[in-house]
Amino acid sequence: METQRIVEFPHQNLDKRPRKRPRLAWDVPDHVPPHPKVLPALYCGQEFVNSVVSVFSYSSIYYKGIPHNGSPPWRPDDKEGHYVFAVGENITPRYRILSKMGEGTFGQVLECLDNEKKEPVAIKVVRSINKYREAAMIEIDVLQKLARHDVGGSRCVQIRNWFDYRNHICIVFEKLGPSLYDFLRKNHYRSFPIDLVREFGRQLLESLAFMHDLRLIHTDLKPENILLVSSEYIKVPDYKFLSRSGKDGSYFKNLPKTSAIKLIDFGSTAFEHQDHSYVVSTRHYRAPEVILGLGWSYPCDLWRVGCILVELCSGEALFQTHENLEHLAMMERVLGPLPQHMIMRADRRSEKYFRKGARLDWPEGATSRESMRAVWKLPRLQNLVMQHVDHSAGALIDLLQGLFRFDPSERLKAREALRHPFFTGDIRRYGYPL
Ligand SMILES: Nc1ncnc2c1ncn2[C@@H]1O[C@H](COP(=O)(O)OP(=O)(O)OP(=O)(O)O)[C@@H](O)[C@H]1O
Repeated sequence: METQRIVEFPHQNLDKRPRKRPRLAWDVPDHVPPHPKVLPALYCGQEFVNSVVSVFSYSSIYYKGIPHNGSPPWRPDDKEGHYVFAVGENITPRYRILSKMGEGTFGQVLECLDNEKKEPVAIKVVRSINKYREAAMIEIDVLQKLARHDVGGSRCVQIRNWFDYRNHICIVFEKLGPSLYDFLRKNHYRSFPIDLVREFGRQLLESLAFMHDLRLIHTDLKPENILLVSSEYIKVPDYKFLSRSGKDGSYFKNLPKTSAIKLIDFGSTAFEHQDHSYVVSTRHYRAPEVILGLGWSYPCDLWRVGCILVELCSGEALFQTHENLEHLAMMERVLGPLPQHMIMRADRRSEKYFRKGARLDWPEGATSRESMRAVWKLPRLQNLVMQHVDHSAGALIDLLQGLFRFDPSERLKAREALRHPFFTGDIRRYGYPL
């Protein structure tokens, strides 16, 4: 594998994932259009620019230049409660804003320079809306617990500090690199090599085992929430693509220079003792017990690991759907029929997905031919893996079958998965390579 050049993965102006959805546990009604990107030396926040009051009140401040040591004068948040800022301003005298790195349901993540420690940090500036402020306090609680136990600091993003600034909870993190999703997108949704997938999977499961030992359930694992520690990447020829005609630049793909990853986004993390009846997590990765209202616990994180591994190997999210019945039909198509005992226990809201309480109402209940096609075109798990993976396919299929057990009590636990031959290299019983 030739190394062409080493470059820094750009953080700025990353376009939003088209299929990134708000988290249903916290948020549905008020998550509206994407926010404007940072304009160099301009305000971030259309509201501010559009507001007559704002333009008159603040324009003079900026013509006089931005204060370097103090914070800028107070100005209103945008209509969704996001903090309005300009690159180069300070958030408290300690942190200077360098760029915007990302945005989520909870707020914006800004790259800042810590003037005290002289190091770059990532600050999550949470929306000034009560439910997000409250969720942020829970996230801080979780982050502090993780930091106390993660001695090497290698599994989860490290919290450095937090404070309340102009009604925005600000959480200061170590600065990490791009997400695995950023990489997939940059590579036009081409897969990662299987050995890298194995390495990511191992670290992911180690981080999960660590969280589960602390009685914490992440609930929102997805490629966007798995960040590479380093931004460096290499460009390599994509031999699979060389044989086909590709667009400019598609003969090469980017691979991270180093494989270390960490988990982020503990805003939906649940403690074991909490009520687990509500709907959690981003749709594509949601486990069947969550959809069926059967209650959920640690195994819902393992289902998500299965979805993530498939996505990393194939380049595309496995269950691309927006609707429960279609989602269940896709699961049956890829994995086989749902067990009767789970169907029988489905809650009142999910009864309508089944005919006489015995089998999925599919294809009869499909809302469109397009939806039926989306389900039909999905291959069985074995075929899907074999289409994308040239060696270790059998071991990976076996691992995925353990992670995709419909019944959460039968699903592999994080530590069990780590002992699987896909990770230990003992693949004799699968007779590989295929
Ligand atoms: N420590 C970090 N270093 C670098 N980038 C980061 C860091 N933390 C977050 N980001 C970037 O900011 C984005 C949003 O962060 P995060 O997922 O924590 O926000 P959120 O509002 O909770 O998102 P969601 O809508 O998924 O719940 C991430 O996808 C990532 O691109």
